[in-house]
Amino acid sequence: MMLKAVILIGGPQKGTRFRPLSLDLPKPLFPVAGLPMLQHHIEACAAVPDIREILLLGYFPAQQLQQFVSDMIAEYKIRIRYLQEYHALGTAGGIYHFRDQISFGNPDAFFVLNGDVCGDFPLQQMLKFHTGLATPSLITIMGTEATRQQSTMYGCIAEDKETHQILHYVEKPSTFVSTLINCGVYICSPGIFKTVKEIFNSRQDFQNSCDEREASESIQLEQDILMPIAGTGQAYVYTTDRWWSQIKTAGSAIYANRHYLQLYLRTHPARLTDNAPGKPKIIGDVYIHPSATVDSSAVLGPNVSVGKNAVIGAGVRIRESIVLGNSTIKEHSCVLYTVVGWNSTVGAWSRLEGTPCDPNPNKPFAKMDNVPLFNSEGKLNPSITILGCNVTVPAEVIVLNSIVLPYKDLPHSYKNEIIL
Ligand SMILES: Nc1nc2c(ncn2[C@@H]2O[C@H](COP(=O)(O)OP(=O)(O)O[C@H]3O[C@H](CO)[C@@H](O)[C@H](O)[C@@H]3O)[C@@H](O)[C@H]2O)c(=O)[nH]1
Repeated sequence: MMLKAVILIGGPQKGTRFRPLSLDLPKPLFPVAGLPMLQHHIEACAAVPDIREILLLGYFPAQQLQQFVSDMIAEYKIRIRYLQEYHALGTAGGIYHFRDQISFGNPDAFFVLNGDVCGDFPLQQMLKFHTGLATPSLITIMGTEATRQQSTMYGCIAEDKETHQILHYVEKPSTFVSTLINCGVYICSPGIFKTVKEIFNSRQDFQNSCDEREASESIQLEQDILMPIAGTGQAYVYTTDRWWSQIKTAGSAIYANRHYLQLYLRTHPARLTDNAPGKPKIIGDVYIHPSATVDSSAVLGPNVSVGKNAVIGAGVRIRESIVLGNSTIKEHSCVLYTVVGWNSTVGAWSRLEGTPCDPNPNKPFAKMDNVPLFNSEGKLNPSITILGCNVTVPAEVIVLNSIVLPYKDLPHSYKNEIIL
């Protein structure tokens, strides 16, 4: 069998809720558990033996992904290419536009993964399900359970419980449809190109202006393909109960970081730091880049990632946080539920603290809420604390639930503020 994978990575206008972390590099390259987010997708795809090529589809300028793509080819020894859309073509428009590249070599099927989801993807099991169906599936969706209330923020699927055929699909319905939601991971049979082509052609009749042309070329996999295909016997759902989440807000990076670190226990234990004499104290799952310097009296964990060339001083305490490359945390500072941006410095005896945005542990199948930055009264909602890149925090201050934009020297303590 020959398979390919397509990863939808969007473009610069996407990922705005991820600011200020997406100001310096494309959101899909933001490091989670020590690796660019997208590398986790590539790693999952590269582990499926029949996947021969991975195509990244997006509208970021090509040079922003060049280095990453060559690093990934070197690491996973698999063909990987970035195909740039000249403007946002929608979640299926790129698949149509680059159909020749995707179909080249006649793959039997291809995976499609949203670049902004994370999880312990059961790709091989899903493939087995897809290929083992009695009647062929044009598209198989990975689905998972959500709470009744949160389900409407996702694509909702009504299935035939026996055959797993999709009877009905509604994208982000205004009222409740089903607690089975779309994970943004699909397996498509090559026949899907014909369906997308029909949509594309039907749109071409209506264009007058350039804007209309752009709009007519944009095709959404969810509304334009899944909704009409549901109920025709050509779409199926494969349900998983493994860890899965979106990564929309900066706060979700901390949550994803924790889960990917946990996954390393099973998949890549060598990536996790062990306790050893004369080394910093490690609690739970912690990733430290080999080039980082951590003082032996520091205490890290659980759920901490420390990037390239970071320097962590004596007596520092870090928990549930991501410390990015080239940053310095000076002696006896404390960092909790925080992302420290590249090249930032935190002075001695300071405290950075944020509020976690974890799913409600008392509700089965609850997902993380993608809380907006401001509430209805215009006040900042509690969030993780984020330092953009090149921020300097002086000694002996507290930064609580605040978001600091890049290149800022903080003069004093802050609480619940966006510091511009
Ligand atoms: N290449 C490309 N990628 C795109 C484009 N538009 C969006 N994407 C990428 O496609 C993915 C889906 O993005 P959205 O369009 O923002 O959809 P969503 O709100 O995340 O909802 C989708 O995903 C949910 C699961 O996370 C689903 O539940 C839902 O049904 C839907 O498929 C993201 O990874 C995004 O970067 C585009 O024009 N071009």
